[in-house]
Amino acid sequence: MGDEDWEAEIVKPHMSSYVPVFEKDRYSSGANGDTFNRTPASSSEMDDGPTRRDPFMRSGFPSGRSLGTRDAGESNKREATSTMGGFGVGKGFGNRGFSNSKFEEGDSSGFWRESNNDCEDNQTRSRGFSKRGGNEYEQDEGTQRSGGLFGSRRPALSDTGNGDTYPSRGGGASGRGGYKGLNEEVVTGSGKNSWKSEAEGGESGDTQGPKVTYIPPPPPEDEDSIFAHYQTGINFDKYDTILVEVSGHDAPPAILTFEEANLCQTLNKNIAKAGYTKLTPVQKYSIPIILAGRDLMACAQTGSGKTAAFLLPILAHMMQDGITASRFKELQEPECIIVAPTRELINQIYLEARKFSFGTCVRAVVIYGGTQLGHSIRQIVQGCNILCATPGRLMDIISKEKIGLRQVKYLVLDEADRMLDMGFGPEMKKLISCPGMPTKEQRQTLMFSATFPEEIQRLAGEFLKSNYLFVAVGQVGGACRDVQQSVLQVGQYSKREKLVEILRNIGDERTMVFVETKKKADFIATFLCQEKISTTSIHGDREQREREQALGDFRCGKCPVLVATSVAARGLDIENVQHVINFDLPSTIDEYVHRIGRTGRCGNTGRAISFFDPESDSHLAQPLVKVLSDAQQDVPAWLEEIAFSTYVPGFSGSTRGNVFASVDTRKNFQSKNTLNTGGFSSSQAPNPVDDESWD
Ligand SMILES: Nc1ncnc2c1ncn2[C@@H]1O[C@H](COP(=O)(O)OP(=O)(O)OP(=O)(O)O)[C@@H](O)[C@H]1O
Repeated sequence: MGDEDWEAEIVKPHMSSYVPVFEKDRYSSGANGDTFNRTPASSSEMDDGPTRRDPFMRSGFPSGRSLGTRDAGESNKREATSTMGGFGVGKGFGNRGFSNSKFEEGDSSGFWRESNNDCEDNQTRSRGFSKRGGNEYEQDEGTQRSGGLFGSRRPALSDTGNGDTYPSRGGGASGRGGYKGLNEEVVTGSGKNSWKSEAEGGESGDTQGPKVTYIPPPPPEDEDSIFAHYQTGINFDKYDTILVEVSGHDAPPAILTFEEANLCQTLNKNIAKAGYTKLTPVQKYSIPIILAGRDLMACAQTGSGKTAAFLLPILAHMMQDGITASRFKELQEPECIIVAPTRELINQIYLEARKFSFGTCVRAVVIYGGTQLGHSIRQIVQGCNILCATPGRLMDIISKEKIGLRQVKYLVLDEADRMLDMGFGPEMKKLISCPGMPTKEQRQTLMFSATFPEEIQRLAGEFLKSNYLFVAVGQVGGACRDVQQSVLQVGQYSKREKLVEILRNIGDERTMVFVETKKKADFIATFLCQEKISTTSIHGDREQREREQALGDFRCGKCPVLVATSVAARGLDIENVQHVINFDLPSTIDEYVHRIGRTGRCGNTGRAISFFDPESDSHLAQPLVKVLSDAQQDVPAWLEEIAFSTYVPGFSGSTRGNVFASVDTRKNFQSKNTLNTGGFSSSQAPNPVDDESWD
């Protein structure tokens, strides 16, 4: 379960059966601008909380208190988003089986199929659930409004009219549950609420809904800031011992040094200024592959330099091709499009692109939801060679004809498994089917992630040329070994106490605390503030300004604790995050791998502590044991016991077989070209039955 939604917990078969009860009025947010950095005013406010049946809320939630500074206009929106009375229905959940959802150019089956159960109205139609616990991402963008209609393996959650509905954030007049991307605007004037996307005019002067007015501050322009970086850690050199396998035909040999890449002088200077002296394994293999013009699917552990692995060769090509300097034009035609699932991540990628293209005529631009559309357009029209975008905003901009696709030579999907799953898959499919977009034969398509489930690889094949190469660095889908993992058995009712105990021991070291829902993120952050632990939070219900502020406060150490939902699980590269705490475990092991990968980056060490509640997490026991043992971590005896006593359909329980889906799925069908010995053997080919059990 990725999101946010308490009702999802109710239907999750392996979750405890308690049903938290929220009272609608108690959740309407005030606009008083309280921030996490102050202790909530009085205990009487805390008493005004939800009922006692919610273990997390027993001490009360500061009702009516907003958790970040915002103005009155924003509070209206928040008010709408917070009136979550009742539980249970109204959302279209994703069908987790992909076998029938194959992408085919021009084929409208699969992702596009609508399920009667799941899309009875506009609101339910506006979303599709990720099967990988990443619903936060979907919320991050308005991507679901136009697709993502899937049948569900779960009990039907769409509105059944039984009154047990989940009012959407706009307080859907129909009482139906809905789901709204943040750049979909709530239209309330007509008596019938509906979601309004930016593409549909929500931001472009339509007076019906509140406008998104946020303009992110420009990043610092001085060279020192552009090239600011943190040090590689003591284990950076250990990367050399990681086994790498490349599969596919005629792979170019790996390079061992930056010099071998033969990059132009400016790029080399930028690499040096960024503090890079040595290639990471994924860079050694990916750079020559991309330079050779090949399509690539690369899977390498978190924090091991995948961003530079695609940016550097793309920039090198652009420089070689003698790209013409970008200039003002109403319609820009970028040579490269990079997409990523969250706003913060795409912004980070943009900053990397800006760093490496420093001093060249290549202009990178970033656009993402939750910001003023006009601002995005203004950035683009000034010139755009590399467009970094979240999917919803990208499609909006394309529909506004500010971006033409004819010149696209490079299409990069970062966190590609996330970009292709049910949350974003439809949008990506749309993107490659857009008029003008070069076919896969004419463009170079690159996909990167730390996890790559088999069914997603199959979909990815539709985006890539058939002779694409697959690079697997280390135990694919495995956790970074520089993260010391521990799992504690903690029941729901003891989690808060345990969290405070751990955080007090940790002191001021930067810590990310992951929880499962947005509400809980707010609650836990407020609770920690009450405990005088300086905390901020990031999740999909916060305004973009608040999200960026939170991240900024966390980065600079003002708030050493960041409570986050899955929206922060992937890609974020924050210096000095020494601890990750899974207050709630995610629903999938892939998500776990990404979350704990926020620490232990680039050869630095980190710690991850996970609270395992046997009531709700037993489905994760087996894959967790596998991840822990593969990363040579201690596996608690109690966890092993649960793992082997828990029946998970299709999961063999063996730690020898490959439970990671992320080997090249073509392996059984074609010869492989292993550039480094000790890679995966064919006996480790994925077992599709096993894979199913991962969700
Ligand atoms: N060759 C290198 N030398 C030194 N630092 C590097 C090198 N390559 C990357 N880095 C740094 O390592 C950090 C992690 O890189 P990056 O964010 O690209 O990892 P990633 O593999 O994409 O992680 P994730 O899977 O979490 O998205 C960044 O701060 C980046 O600047």
